[in-house]
Amino acid sequence: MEVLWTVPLLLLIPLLMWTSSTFVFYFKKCFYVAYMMCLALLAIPLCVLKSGGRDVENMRIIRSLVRHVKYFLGLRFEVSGWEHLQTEGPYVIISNHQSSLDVLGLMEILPDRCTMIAKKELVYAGTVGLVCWLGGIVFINRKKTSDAKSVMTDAAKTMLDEQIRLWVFPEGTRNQRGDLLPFKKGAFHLAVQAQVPVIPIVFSSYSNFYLRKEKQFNSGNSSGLCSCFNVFLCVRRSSHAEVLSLLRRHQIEDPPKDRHEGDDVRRHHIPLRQILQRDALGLLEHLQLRNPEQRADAALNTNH
Ligand SMILES: CCCCC/C=C\C/C=C\CCCCCCCC(=O)SCCNC(=O)CCNC(=O)[C@H](O)C(C)(C)COP(=O)(O)OP(=O)(O)OC[C@H]1O[C@@H](n2cnc3c(N)ncnc32)[C@H](O)[C@@H]1OP(=O)(O)O
Ligand SMILES: CCCCCCCC/C=C\CCCCCCCC(=O)OC[C@@H](O)COP(=O)(O)O
Repeated sequence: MEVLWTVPLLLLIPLLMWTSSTFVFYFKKCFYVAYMMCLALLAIPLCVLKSGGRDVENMRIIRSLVRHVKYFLGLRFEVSGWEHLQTEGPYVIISNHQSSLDVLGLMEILPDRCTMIAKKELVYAGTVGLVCWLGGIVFINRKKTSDAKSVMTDAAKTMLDEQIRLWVFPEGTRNQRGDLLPFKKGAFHLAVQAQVPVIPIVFSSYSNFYLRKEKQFNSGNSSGLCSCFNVFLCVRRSSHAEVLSLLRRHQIEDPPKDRHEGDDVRRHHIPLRQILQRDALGLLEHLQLRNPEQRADAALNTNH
């Protein structure tokens, strides 16, 4: 008897998927969250067995478990500039932040010994939160700048002591308007404090397949066949040269005797942030180009 009820219910799902884009949106979002939660459940014992607890090396396990999730959501990533991530030693990665789907692109290119800065609320996200903690994610309280600053200052020391790379979303929140919010300052303080390069990564806009407000998460074309949506990830040359030249200029302009501790940090994050914000915005616009050749040219031209 119960089986008789299950059959129409099971038929209802494909019917709704076929006819209602809002249903598709919620179905895919729920699937994504539930599946990530399950993957996290699998990852927890693996991380504990591998490292005995919280360790950036656990990100290798997390990365390998997450990489196939894109296939279920009909997403593919096209990456340009991989080579810029081959920079030795620690660095700060900055990237735009559109949605929790960014995690899929992030895991696609995540270099070894790289973890993230995230809002502290994420640690309470069940199994996903625990996995984030096991992966060494640095949690900050965005509502208390003084706390966030001291956590990030500690992170700068840890980066150097333990040769760790940190991925920061400098917009500080998700933004799907197709532009960039003004960058927060922490990532640039971090780079100058630790004296490490900043590597900018730009995700192309998701607006052709994912619109949160309009409840659109496309999954097929008009013929009903599954179509895939490409996200372009452009990794830019590191800004090490900028960090160094800013520091050198400062040393020339201000003889060491006039300098106070912390001056480098206070003054130099400002132009660095402005340069990178302008650069990333230009690249975001270029990535919207339809023709792959044009896009490659644009990436090369801005990769000076
Ligand atoms: C196997 C299955 C697995 C399943 C799970 C799958 C994956 C899990 C694994 C990984 C997933 C990871 C995903 C992570 C995504 C997380 C995304 C986020 O959470 S985004 C939100 C959090 N991020 C941020 O907020 C970005 C960082 N924020 C900052 O850097 C900010 O600057 C700040 C430190 C929070 C302060 O912000 P505020 O709003 O106060 O603004 P300002 O930037 O203007 O700063 C104010 C003031 O402070 C000075 N300042 C800032 N930082 C520093 C510093 N480090 N040192 C010294 N001073 C600092 C700044 O200069 C300003 O002062 P002034 O104006 O005088 O210059
Ligand atoms: C309690 C908050 C956490 C909610 C997360 C729910 C669980 C999600 C489950 C599966 C998704 C796996 C990837 C999780 C990483 C998502 C991180 C994220 O995107 O957080 C949002 C944060 O960048 C900015 O927050 P706001 O835009 O300021 O809001």
